[in-house]
Amino acid sequence: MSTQTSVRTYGLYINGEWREKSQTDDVLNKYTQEVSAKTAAAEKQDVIDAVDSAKKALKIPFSPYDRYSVLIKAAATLRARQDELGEVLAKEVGKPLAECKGEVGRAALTLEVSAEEAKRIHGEGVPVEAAPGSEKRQAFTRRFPIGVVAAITPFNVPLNLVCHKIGPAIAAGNSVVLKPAEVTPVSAIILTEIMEEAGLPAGRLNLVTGEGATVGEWLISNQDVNMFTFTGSPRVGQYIREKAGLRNVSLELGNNSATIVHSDADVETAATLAAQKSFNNAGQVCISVQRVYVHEDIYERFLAKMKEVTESLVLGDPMDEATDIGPMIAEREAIRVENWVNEAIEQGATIESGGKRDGVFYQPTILSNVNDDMKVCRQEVFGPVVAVSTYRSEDDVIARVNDSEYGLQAGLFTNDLAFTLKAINEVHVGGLIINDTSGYRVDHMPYGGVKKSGTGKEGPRYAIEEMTEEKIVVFNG
Ligand SMILES: NC(=O)c1ccc[n+]([C@@H]2O[C@H](COP(=O)([O-])OP(=O)(O)OC[C@H]3O[C@@H](n4cnc5c(N)ncnc54)[C@H](O)[C@@H]3O)[C@@H](O)[C@H]2O)c1
Ligand SMILES: O=C[C@H](O)CS(=O)(=O)O
Repeated sequence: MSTQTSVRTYGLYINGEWREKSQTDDVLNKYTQEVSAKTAAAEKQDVIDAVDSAKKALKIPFSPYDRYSVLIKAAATLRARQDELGEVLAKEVGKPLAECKGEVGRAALTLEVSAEEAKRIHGEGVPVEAAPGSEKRQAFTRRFPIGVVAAITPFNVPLNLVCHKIGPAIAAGNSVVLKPAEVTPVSAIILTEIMEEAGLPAGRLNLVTGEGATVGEWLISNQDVNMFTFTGSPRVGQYIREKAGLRNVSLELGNNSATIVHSDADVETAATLAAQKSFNNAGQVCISVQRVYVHEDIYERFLAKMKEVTESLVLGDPMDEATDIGPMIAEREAIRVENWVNEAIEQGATIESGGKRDGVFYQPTILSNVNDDMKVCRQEVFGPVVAVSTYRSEDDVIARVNDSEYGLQAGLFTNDLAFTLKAINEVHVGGLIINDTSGYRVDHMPYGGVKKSGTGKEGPRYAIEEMTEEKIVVFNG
Protein backbone atom coordinates (compact mmCIF):
# COMPACT_ATOMS: atom_id res chain seq x y z
CA MET A 1 0.00 0.00 0.00
CA SER A 2 1.37 3.45 -0.89
CA THR A 3 0.51 7.07 -0.22
CA GLN A 4 0.36 9.82 -2.87
CA THR A 5 0.61 13.19 -1.11
CA SER A 6 -2.44 13.07 1.18
CA VAL A 7 -4.45 10.87 -1.19
CA ARG A 8 -4.04 7.25 -0.21
CA THR A 9 -3.95 4.53 -2.86
CA TYR A 10 -5.55 1.24 -1.88
CA GLY A 11 -4.76 -2.17 -3.30
CA LEU A 12 -6.69 -5.38 -3.87
CA TYR A 13 -6.77 -8.02 -1.14
CA ILE A 14 -6.26 -11.53 -2.44
CA ASN A 15 -5.31 -14.66 -0.50
CA GLY A 16 -4.37 -12.63 2.57
CA GLU A 17 -2.09 -10.21 0.69
CA TRP A 18 -2.49 -6.65 -0.54
CA ARG A 19 -1.83 -6.30 -4.25
CA GLU A 20 -1.02 -2.95 -5.83
CA LYS A 21 -2.06 -2.13 -9.40
CA SER A 22 -0.68 0.43 -11.80
CA GLN A 23 -4.18 1.26 -13.03
CA THR A 24 -6.29 3.06 -10.42
CA ASP A 25 -9.71 4.70 -10.12
CA ASP A 26 -10.32 8.01 -8.36
CA VAL A 27 -12.74 8.16 -5.45
CA LEU A 28 -14.23 11.63 -5.06
CA ASN A 29 -15.14 13.48 -1.91
CA LYS A 30 -18.80 13.94 -2.91
CA TYR A 31 -19.04 17.39 -1.32
CA THR A 32 -15.78 19.01 -2.47
CA GLN A 33 -15.60 16.88 -5.64
CA GLU A 34 -11.85 16.51 -4.99
CA VAL A 35 -10.08 13.18 -5.31
CA SER A 36 -9.97 11.74 -1.78
CA ALA A 37 -8.58 8.26 -2.52
CA LYS A 38 -7.42 6.02 -5.33
CA THR A 39 -8.33 2.37 -5.65
CA ALA A 40 -6.80 -0.43 -7.66
CA ALA A 41 -8.54 -1.34 -10.91
CA ALA A 42 -8.61 -5.12 -10.84
CA GLU A 43 -7.80 -7.05 -14.00
CA LYS A 44 -9.37 -10.32 -15.05
CA GLN A 45 -6.47 -12.38 -13.62
CA ASP A 46 -6.94 -10.68 -10.22
CA VAL A 47 -10.56 -11.79 -10.15
CA ILE A 48 -9.56 -15.33 -11.13
CA ASP A 49 -6.92 -15.32 -8.35
CA ALA A 50 -9.43 -13.99 -5.82
CA VAL A 51 -11.96 -16.71 -6.62
CA ASP A 52 -9.24 -19.40 -6.59
CA SER A 53 -8.02 -18.21 -3.22
CA ALA A 54 -11.58 -18.24 -1.85
CA LYS A 55 -12.08 -21.77 -3.14
CA LYS A 56 -8.81 -23.04 -1.65
CA ALA A 57 -9.53 -21.44 1.73
CA LEU A 58 -12.67 -23.57 2.04
CA LYS A 59 -10.46 -26.63 2.44
CA ILE A 60 -8.81 -25.27 5.59
CA PRO A 61 -10.93 -25.89 8.71
CA PHE A 62 -12.43 -22.73 10.25
CA SER A 63 -14.64 -23.63 13.18
CA PRO A 64 -17.87 -21.85 14.08
CA TYR A 65 -16.29 -20.56 17.30
CA ASP A 66 -13.29 -19.18 15.40
CA ARG A 67 -15.65 -17.48 12.94
CA TYR A 68 -17.50 -15.99 15.90
CA SER A 69 -14.24 -14.73 17.43
CA VAL A 70 -13.04 -13.02 14.25
CA LEU A 71 -16.39 -11.34 13.59
CA ILE A 72 -16.81 -10.15 17.18
CA LYS A 73 -13.27 -8.72 17.17
CA ALA A 74 -13.91 -6.91 13.90
CA ALA A 75 -17.14 -5.50 15.33
CA ALA A 76 -15.27 -4.17 18.37
CA THR A 77 -12.76 -2.46 16.08
CA LEU A 78 -15.56 -0.85 14.12
CA ARG A 79 -16.96 0.54 17.37
CA ALA A 80 -13.53 1.77 18.48
CA ARG A 81 -13.01 3.50 15.12
CA GLN A 82 -16.58 4.78 14.75
CA ASP A 83 -15.66 8.48 14.46
CA GLU A 84 -12.87 7.92 11.95
CA LEU A 85 -14.97 5.58 9.79
CA GLY A 86 -17.88 7.98 10.03
CA GLU A 87 -15.68 10.61 8.41
CA VAL A 88 -14.60 8.19 5.68
CA LEU A 89 -18.27 7.54 4.89
CA ALA A 90 -19.21 11.22 5.00
CA LYS A 91 -16.54 11.93 2.40
CA GLU A 92 -17.17 9.04 0.06
CA VAL A 93 -20.99 9.04 0.19
CA GLY A 94 -21.73 12.67 1.05
CA LYS A 95 -24.10 11.73 3.90
CA PRO A 96 -24.15 13.89 7.04
CA LEU A 97 -21.57 12.84 9.63
CA ALA A 98 -24.10 11.84 12.29
CA GLU A 99 -25.86 9.54 9.83
CA CYS A 100 -22.48 8.05 8.87
CA LYS A 101 -21.46 7.38 12.46
CA GLY A 102 -24.87 5.73 12.85
CA GLU A 103 -24.05 3.50 9.89
CA VAL A 104 -20.77 2.44 11.53
CA GLY A 105 -22.67 1.51 14.70
CA ARG A 106 -25.15 -0.50 12.66
CA ALA A 107 -22.32 -2.22 10.78
CA ALA A 108 -20.77 -3.28 14.10
CA LEU A 109 -24.14 -4.66 15.21
CA THR A 110 -24.54 -6.56 11.94
CA LEU A 111 -21.17 -8.24 12.53
CA GLU A 112 -22.03 -8.95 16.18
CA VAL A 113 -25.31 -10.60 15.23
CA SER A 114 -23.54 -12.54 12.47
CA ALA A 115 -20.95 -13.69 15.01
CA GLU A 116 -23.66 -14.95 17.35
CA GLU A 117 -25.44 -16.71 14.51
CA ALA A 118 -22.22 -18.58 13.64
CA LYS A 119 -22.80 -20.58 16.84
CA ARG A 120 -26.45 -21.34 16.10
CA ILE A 121 -26.47 -22.89 12.64
CA HIS A 122 -28.54 -26.01 13.07
CA GLY A 123 -30.84 -28.46 11.38
CA GLU A 124 -33.93 -30.24 12.66
CA GLY A 125 -35.31 -33.69 13.23
CA VAL A 126 -37.53 -34.89 10.37
CA PRO A 127 -40.19 -37.50 11.28
CA VAL A 128 -39.64 -39.78 8.28
CA GLU A 129 -40.92 -42.62 10.49
CA ALA A 130 -44.41 -41.21 9.99
CA ALA A 131 -44.47 -42.52 6.41
CA PRO A 132 -45.81 -46.07 6.02
CA GLY A 133 -42.88 -48.39 5.41
CA SER A 134 -40.39 -46.02 7.06
CA GLU A 135 -41.27 -46.89 10.66
CA LYS A 136 -37.71 -47.94 11.47
CA ARG A 137 -36.03 -44.90 10.01
CA GLN A 138 -34.91 -41.66 11.61
CA ALA A 139 -33.74 -38.43 9.98
CA PHE A 140 -32.33 -34.99 10.64
CA THR A 141 -31.08 -32.10 8.56
CA ARG A 142 -27.79 -30.23 8.67
CA ARG A 143 -26.68 -27.04 6.95
CA PHE A 144 -23.37 -26.72 5.09
CA PRO A 145 -21.57 -23.69 3.63
CA ILE A 146 -22.53 -22.98 0.03
CA GLY A 147 -18.88 -22.30 -0.93
CA VAL A 148 -17.54 -19.23 -2.72
CA VAL A 149 -19.86 -16.25 -2.31
CA ALA A 150 -19.47 -13.23 -4.60
CA ALA A 151 -20.76 -10.11 -2.83
CA ILE A 152 -21.55 -7.09 -5.02
CA THR A 153 -22.68 -3.97 -3.19
CA PRO A 154 -24.15 -0.48 -3.88
CA PHE A 155 -22.93 3.01 -3.12
CA ASN A 156 -25.48 4.32 -0.66
CA VAL A 157 -24.82 2.39 2.57
CA PRO A 158 -21.40 1.03 1.66
CA LEU A 159 -20.24 -0.24 5.04
CA ASN A 160 -23.32 -1.77 6.63
CA LEU A 161 -24.58 -3.36 3.44
CA VAL A 162 -21.14 -4.96 2.96
CA CYS A 163 -21.34 -6.26 6.55
CA HIS A 164 -24.76 -7.73 5.71
CA LYS A 165 -22.99 -9.89 3.14
CA ILE A 166 -19.59 -10.76 4.56
CA GLY A 167 -20.88 -11.18 8.15
CA PRO A 168 -23.37 -13.98 7.41
CA ALA A 169 -21.20 -15.50 4.66
CA ILE A 170 -18.21 -15.89 6.99
CA ALA A 171 -20.41 -16.94 9.91
CA ALA A 172 -21.81 -19.72 7.72
CA GLY A 173 -18.34 -21.00 6.86
CA ASN A 174 -18.08 -19.64 3.32
CA SER A 175 -15.34 -17.69 1.55
CA VAL A 176 -16.13 -14.33 0.01
CA VAL A 177 -15.01 -12.29 -2.96
CA LEU A 178 -16.22 -8.75 -2.35
CA LYS A 179 -16.72 -6.14 -5.05
CA PRO A 180 -17.86 -2.86 -3.52
CA ALA A 181 -19.40 0.02 -5.48
CA GLU A 182 -16.68 1.83 -7.41
CA VAL A 183 -17.79 5.27 -6.21
CA THR A 184 -17.74 4.38 -2.49
CA PRO A 185 -15.19 1.58 -1.94
CA VAL A 186 -12.99 3.03 0.82
CA SER A 187 -15.06 1.99 3.84
CA ALA A 188 -15.20 -1.57 2.47
CA ILE A 189 -11.42 -1.60 2.00
CA ILE A 190 -10.87 -0.44 5.58
CA LEU A 191 -13.32 -3.09 6.74
CA THR A 192 -11.21 -5.67 4.90
CA GLU A 193 -8.11 -4.43 6.77
CA ILE A 194 -10.09 -4.75 10.01
CA MET A 195 -11.10 -8.33 9.19
CA GLU A 196 -7.46 -9.17 8.45
CA GLU A 197 -6.36 -7.65 11.78
CA ALA A 198 -9.12 -9.59 13.54
CA GLY A 199 -7.45 -12.81 12.40
CA LEU A 200 -9.54 -13.86 9.41
CA PRO A 201 -7.65 -16.70 7.66
CA ALA A 202 -6.19 -15.92 4.23
CA GLY A 203 -8.63 -16.45 1.38
CA ARG A 204 -11.80 -16.23 3.48
CA LEU A 205 -12.30 -12.64 2.33
CA ASN A 206 -10.91 -11.30 -0.94
CA LEU A 207 -11.47 -7.78 -2.21
CA VAL A 208 -11.51 -6.75 -5.86
CA THR A 209 -12.21 -3.12 -6.72
CA GLY A 210 -13.10 -1.59 -10.06
CA GLU A 211 -15.99 -1.04 -12.45
CA GLY A 212 -19.09 -3.20 -12.34
CA ALA A 213 -19.04 -3.70 -16.07
CA THR A 214 -15.59 -5.34 -15.91
CA VAL A 215 -14.87 -6.68 -12.43
CA GLY A 216 -18.52 -7.56 -11.79
CA GLU A 217 -18.75 -9.22 -15.17
CA TRP A 218 -15.61 -11.34 -14.56
CA LEU A 219 -17.08 -12.48 -11.27
CA ILE A 220 -20.38 -13.45 -12.86
CA SER A 221 -18.68 -15.47 -15.57
CA ASN A 222 -16.42 -17.33 -13.11
CA GLN A 223 -18.00 -20.76 -12.66
CA ASP A 224 -16.17 -21.36 -9.35
CA VAL A 225 -18.45 -18.82 -7.70
CA ASN A 226 -21.25 -20.75 -6.02
CA MET A 227 -23.51 -17.88 -5.01
CA PHE A 228 -24.09 -14.21 -5.77
CA THR A 229 -25.35 -11.90 -3.09
CA PHE A 230 -26.17 -8.61 -4.76
CA THR A 231 -27.59 -5.32 -3.52
CA GLY A 232 -28.18 -2.65 -6.12
CA SER A 233 -30.34 -1.67 -9.06
CA PRO A 234 -33.01 -3.95 -10.56
CA ARG A 235 -31.26 -3.64 -13.94
CA VAL A 236 -27.99 -5.18 -12.72
CA GLY A 237 -29.78 -7.60 -10.38
CA GLN A 238 -31.85 -9.02 -13.21
CA TYR A 239 -28.72 -9.33 -15.35
CA ILE A 240 -26.91 -11.31 -12.62
CA ARG A 241 -29.96 -13.56 -12.21
CA GLU A 242 -29.97 -14.28 -15.96
CA LYS A 243 -26.23 -15.03 -16.07
CA ALA A 244 -26.00 -17.04 -12.86
CA GLY A 245 -27.67 -20.10 -14.33
CA LEU A 246 -28.44 -22.64 -11.62
CA ARG A 247 -26.22 -20.94 -9.04
CA ASN A 248 -27.86 -19.39 -6.00
CA VAL A 249 -28.63 -15.66 -6.24
CA SER A 250 -29.85 -13.32 -3.52
CA LEU A 251 -31.05 -9.94 -4.78
CA GLU A 252 -31.79 -6.83 -2.71
CA LEU A 253 -33.07 -4.35 -5.25
CA GLY A 254 -35.03 -1.11 -5.52
CA ASN A 255 -38.43 0.16 -4.44
CA ASN A 256 -40.80 3.12 -4.79
CA SER A 257 -41.85 2.82 -1.17
CA ALA A 258 -45.33 3.86 -0.08
CA THR A 259 -46.56 4.96 3.33
CA ILE A 260 -50.26 5.30 4.20
CA VAL A 261 -51.40 7.87 6.78
CA HIS A 262 -54.93 6.99 7.90
CA SER A 263 -57.58 9.36 9.26
CA ASP A 264 -56.96 8.35 12.90
CA ALA A 265 -53.15 8.71 12.71
CA ASP A 266 -51.10 11.00 14.92
CA VAL A 267 -50.59 13.61 12.20
CA GLU A 268 -47.61 15.41 13.75
CA THR A 269 -45.67 12.18 14.28
CA ALA A 270 -46.50 10.76 10.87
CA ALA A 271 -45.60 13.98 9.03
CA THR A 272 -42.34 14.39 10.95
CA LEU A 273 -41.24 10.80 10.35
CA ALA A 274 -42.31 10.94 6.70
CA ALA A 275 -40.20 14.07 6.12
CA GLN A 276 -37.17 12.52 7.83
CA LYS A 277 -37.45 9.23 5.95
CA SER A 278 -38.07 10.84 2.57
CA PHE A 279 -34.89 12.85 2.68
CA ASN A 280 -32.21 11.13 4.74
CA ASN A 281 -29.16 10.29 2.61
CA ALA A 282 -30.72 12.70 0.06
CA GLY A 283 -33.42 10.11 -0.56
CA GLN A 284 -30.84 7.58 -1.77
CA VAL A 285 -32.20 4.76 0.38
CA CYS A 286 -34.05 1.76 -1.02
CA ILE A 287 -36.85 2.12 1.57
CA SER A 288 -36.95 5.91 1.38
CA VAL A 289 -40.52 7.23 1.56
CA GLN A 290 -41.43 8.09 -2.03
CA ARG A 291 -45.23 7.89 -2.14
CA VAL A 292 -47.37 9.10 0.77
CA TYR A 293 -51.10 8.40 0.67
CA VAL A 294 -52.91 10.56 3.24
CA HIS A 295 -56.58 10.17 4.17
CA GLU A 296 -58.46 13.17 2.79
CA ASP A 297 -59.80 14.15 6.27
CA ILE A 298 -56.29 14.95 7.57
CA TYR A 299 -54.49 15.85 4.35
CA GLU A 300 -54.19 19.63 4.88
CA ARG A 301 -52.86 19.28 8.43
CA PHE A 302 -50.45 16.53 7.37
CA LEU A 303 -49.09 18.49 4.42
CA ALA A 304 -48.61 21.66 6.47
CA LYS A 305 -46.57 19.79 9.10
CA MET A 306 -44.56 17.84 6.55
CA LYS A 307 -43.71 21.10 4.74
CA GLU A 308 -42.69 22.74 8.01
CA VAL A 309 -40.30 19.90 8.88
CA THR A 310 -38.95 19.66 5.33
CA GLU A 311 -38.26 23.38 5.08
CA SER A 312 -36.30 23.28 8.32
CA LEU A 313 -33.81 20.76 6.87
CA VAL A 314 -30.35 22.19 6.22
CA LEU A 315 -28.41 21.33 3.05
CA GLY A 316 -24.66 21.58 3.17
CA ASP A 317 -21.28 20.11 4.00
CA PRO A 318 -21.73 16.57 5.37
CA MET A 319 -18.91 17.23 7.86
CA ASP A 320 -20.84 20.14 9.38
CA GLU A 321 -22.92 19.05 12.38
CA ALA A 322 -25.74 21.36 11.33
CA THR A 323 -26.22 19.61 7.97
CA ASP A 324 -29.25 17.38 7.47
CA ILE A 325 -28.86 16.71 3.75
CA GLY A 326 -25.66 16.42 1.76
CA PRO A 327 -25.01 16.19 -1.97
CA MET A 328 -26.32 13.43 -4.17
CA ILE A 329 -23.82 10.81 -5.30
CA ALA A 330 -23.15 12.56 -8.64
CA GLU A 331 -24.37 15.63 -10.49
CA ARG A 332 -25.87 13.50 -13.26
CA GLU A 333 -28.13 11.90 -10.62
CA ALA A 334 -29.23 15.34 -9.36
CA ILE A 335 -29.95 16.33 -12.98
CA ARG A 336 -31.99 13.15 -13.49
CA VAL A 337 -34.06 13.95 -10.41
CA GLU A 338 -34.53 17.53 -11.63
CA ASN A 339 -35.77 16.22 -14.99
CA TRP A 340 -38.23 13.82 -13.37
CA VAL A 341 -39.64 16.59 -11.17
CA ASN A 342 -39.92 18.96 -14.16
CA GLU A 343 -41.71 16.26 -16.13
CA ALA A 344 -44.17 15.75 -13.23
CA ILE A 345 -44.84 19.49 -13.14
CA GLU A 346 -45.54 19.52 -16.88
CA GLN A 347 -48.00 16.69 -16.23
CA GLY A 348 -49.84 18.69 -13.56
CA ALA A 349 -47.93 18.18 -10.28
CA THR A 350 -47.45 21.06 -7.81
CA ILE A 351 -44.24 21.76 -5.90
CA GLU A 352 -45.09 22.21 -2.21
CA SER A 353 -41.46 22.49 -1.05
CA GLY A 354 -38.07 22.50 -2.73
CA GLY A 355 -37.83 21.70 -6.43
CA LYS A 356 -34.47 23.33 -7.15
CA ARG A 357 -31.06 21.93 -8.01
CA ASP A 358 -27.69 23.52 -7.26
CA GLY A 359 -24.95 21.41 -8.84
CA VAL A 360 -24.86 18.09 -7.04
CA PHE A 361 -27.43 19.21 -4.43
CA TYR A 362 -31.17 18.75 -4.91
CA GLN A 363 -33.53 20.36 -2.43
CA PRO A 364 -35.84 18.12 -0.41
CA THR A 365 -38.95 18.27 -2.54
CA ILE A 366 -42.61 17.58 -1.82
CA LEU A 367 -44.96 17.20 -4.78
CA SER A 368 -48.76 17.24 -4.64
CA ASN A 369 -51.40 16.87 -7.37
CA VAL A 370 -49.51 13.84 -8.60
CA ASN A 371 -50.93 10.82 -10.35
CA ASP A 372 -49.67 7.28 -9.93
CA ASP A 373 -48.39 7.07 -13.50
CA MET A 374 -45.90 9.91 -13.19
CA LYS A 375 -42.25 8.75 -13.14
CA VAL A 376 -41.85 10.21 -9.64
CA CYS A 377 -44.51 7.75 -8.42
CA ARG A 378 -44.10 4.72 -10.65
CA GLN A 379 -40.32 4.41 -10.88
CA GLU A 380 -37.69 4.51 -8.14
CA VAL A 381 -36.60 8.16 -7.70
CA PHE A 382 -33.62 7.38 -5.44
CA GLY A 383 -33.40 11.09 -4.65
CA PRO A 384 -34.95 13.61 -2.22
CA VAL A 385 -38.43 13.70 -3.74
CA VAL A 386 -41.73 12.59 -2.22
CA ALA A 387 -45.18 12.58 -3.84
CA VAL A 388 -48.11 13.18 -1.49
CA SER A 389 -51.69 12.42 -2.48
CA THR A 390 -55.07 11.73 -0.86
CA TYR A 391 -57.29 8.70 -0.60
CA ARG A 392 -60.78 8.05 0.66
CA SER A 393 -61.24 4.28 0.92
CA GLU A 394 -59.05 1.57 2.38
CA ASP A 395 -59.52 -0.67 -0.66
CA ASP A 396 -58.47 2.15 -2.95
CA VAL A 397 -55.28 2.98 -1.07
CA ILE A 398 -54.18 -0.64 -0.75
CA ALA A 399 -54.73 -1.10 -4.49
CA ARG A 400 -52.60 1.99 -5.17
CA VAL A 401 -49.78 0.86 -2.88
CA ASN A 402 -49.81 -2.52 -4.65
CA ASP A 403 -49.93 -0.94 -8.11
CA SER A 404 -46.15 -1.05 -8.37
CA GLU A 405 -43.55 -3.30 -9.92
CA TYR A 406 -41.79 -3.16 -6.54
CA GLY A 407 -42.55 -4.54 -3.08
CA LEU A 408 -39.77 -4.04 -0.54
CA GLN A 409 -41.42 -2.33 2.44
CA ALA A 410 -44.45 -0.11 3.12
CA GLY A 411 -45.59 1.95 6.11
CA LEU A 412 -49.05 2.40 7.63
CA PHE A 413 -49.97 4.92 10.33
CA THR A 414 -53.19 3.88 12.04
CA ASN A 415 -54.56 2.45 15.27
CA ASP A 416 -57.58 1.00 13.46
CA LEU A 417 -57.23 -2.73 14.08
CA ALA A 418 -59.50 -3.78 11.24
CA PHE A 419 -57.57 -1.69 8.70
CA THR A 420 -54.26 -2.94 10.09
CA LEU A 421 -55.32 -6.57 9.72
CA LYS A 422 -56.60 -5.90 6.22
CA ALA A 423 -53.28 -4.28 5.29
CA ILE A 424 -51.29 -7.19 6.75
CA ASN A 425 -53.30 -9.53 4.53
CA GLU A 426 -53.38 -7.45 1.37
CA VAL A 427 -50.35 -5.17 1.04
CA HIS A 428 -47.88 -7.10 -1.12
CA VAL A 429 -44.44 -6.28 0.29
CA GLY A 430 -41.56 -7.98 2.12
CA GLY A 431 -42.06 -5.78 5.20
CA LEU A 432 -45.08 -3.84 6.49
CA ILE A 433 -44.29 -1.28 9.18
CA ILE A 434 -47.23 -0.23 11.35
CA ASN A 435 -47.16 3.25 12.88
CA ASP A 436 -43.90 4.13 11.18
CA THR A 437 -42.79 4.68 7.60
CA SER A 438 -41.49 2.23 5.01
CA GLY A 439 -38.02 3.45 6.01
CA TYR A 440 -37.77 1.46 9.27
CA ARG A 441 -35.13 -1.24 9.46
CA VAL A 442 -33.08 -2.87 12.21
CA ASP A 443 -30.32 -5.17 11.14
CA HIS A 444 -31.36 -8.51 12.59
CA MET A 445 -34.87 -8.50 11.12
CA PRO A 446 -35.65 -10.41 7.90
CA TYR A 447 -35.29 -7.87 5.13
CA GLY A 448 -35.96 -8.28 1.44
CA GLY A 449 -38.58 -7.64 -1.16
CA VAL A 450 -41.13 -9.22 -3.42
CA LYS A 451 -41.75 -8.56 -7.12
CA LYS A 452 -38.99 -6.46 -8.73
CA SER A 453 -37.53 -5.60 -5.30
CA GLY A 454 -35.68 -8.88 -5.29
CA THR A 455 -35.43 -12.39 -3.94
CA GLY A 456 -33.97 -13.76 -0.74
CA LYS A 457 -33.72 -12.20 2.69
CA GLU A 458 -31.00 -10.39 4.58
CA GLY A 459 -30.57 -10.02 8.33
CA PRO A 460 -27.78 -12.40 9.45
CA ARG A 461 -29.95 -15.33 10.48
CA TYR A 462 -31.92 -15.24 7.23
CA ALA A 463 -28.90 -14.56 5.03
CA ILE A 464 -27.19 -17.60 6.56
CA GLU A 465 -30.11 -19.70 5.37
CA GLU A 466 -29.55 -18.34 1.85
CA MET A 467 -25.81 -18.99 2.12
CA THR A 468 -25.98 -22.59 3.32
CA GLU A 469 -27.18 -25.80 1.73
CA GLU A 470 -29.48 -28.12 3.64
CA LYS A 471 -28.74 -31.83 3.66
CA ILE A 472 -31.06 -34.48 5.06
CA VAL A 473 -29.48 -37.53 6.71
CA VAL A 474 -31.68 -40.63 6.90
CA PHE A 475 -30.82 -43.65 9.08
CA ASN A 476 -32.25 -47.03 8.24
CA GLY A 477 -32.39 -48.63 11.68
N1 LIG B 1 -32.99 -3.63 -1.32
C1 LIG B 1 -31.91 -3.18 -0.71
O1 LIG B 1 -31.54 -3.64 0.37
C2 LIG B 1 -31.09 -2.07 -1.31
C3 LIG B 1 -30.15 -1.40 -0.53
C4 LIG B 1 -29.39 -0.37 -1.09
C5 LIG B 1 -29.56 -0.04 -2.43
N2 LIG B 1 -30.46 -0.71 -3.18
C6 LIG B 1 -30.68 -0.33 -4.58
O2 LIG B 1 -29.43 -0.04 -5.21
C7 LIG B 1 -29.62 0.91 -6.24
C8 LIG B 1 -28.62 2.02 -6.11
O3 LIG B 1 -27.32 1.53 -5.96
P1 LIG B 1 -26.24 1.55 -7.15
O4 LIG B 1 -26.49 2.73 -8.02
O5 LIG B 1 -24.91 1.40 -6.52
O6 LIG B 1 -26.63 0.23 -7.95
P2 LIG B 1 -25.91 -0.45 -9.21
O7 LIG B 1 -26.77 -1.60 -9.60
O8 LIG B 1 -25.58 0.55 -10.23
O9 LIG B 1 -24.51 -0.97 -8.63
C9 LIG B 1 -24.45 -1.92 -7.60
C10 LIG B 1 -23.19 -2.74 -7.75
O10 LIG B 1 -23.27 -3.49 -8.95
C11 LIG B 1 -22.07 -3.34 -9.68
N3 LIG B 1 -22.33 -3.56 -11.10
C12 LIG B 1 -22.70 -2.65 -12.04
N4 LIG B 1 -22.82 -3.25 -13.24
C13 LIG B 1 -22.51 -4.56 -13.06
C14 LIG B 1 -22.47 -5.68 -13.92
N5 LIG B 1 -22.73 -5.60 -15.21
N6 LIG B 1 -22.14 -6.87 -13.40
C15 LIG B 1 -21.87 -6.99 -12.07
N7 LIG B 1 -21.89 -5.96 -11.21
C16 LIG B 1 -22.21 -4.76 -11.69
C17 LIG B 1 -21.61 -1.94 -9.32
O11 LIG B 1 -20.25 -1.78 -9.62
C18 LIG B 1 -21.92 -1.91 -7.84
O12 LIG B 1 -20.90 -2.53 -7.10
C19 LIG B 1 -31.06 1.40 -6.06
O13 LIG B 1 -31.88 0.78 -7.01
C20 LIG B 1 -31.41 0.96 -4.65
O14 LIG B 1 -32.77 0.79 -4.41
C21 LIG B 1 -31.23 -1.71 -2.65
O1 LIG C 1 -30.82 1.45 0.88
C1 LIG C 1 -31.38 0.55 1.48
C2 LIG C 1 -30.89 0.09 2.79
O2 LIG C 1 -31.01 -1.29 2.88
C3 LIG C 1 -31.64 0.74 3.89
S1 LIG C 1 -30.80 0.59 5.36
O3 LIG C 1 -29.66 1.53 5.37
O4 LIG C 1 -30.32 -0.78 5.53
O5 LIG C 1 -31.73 0.93 6.46
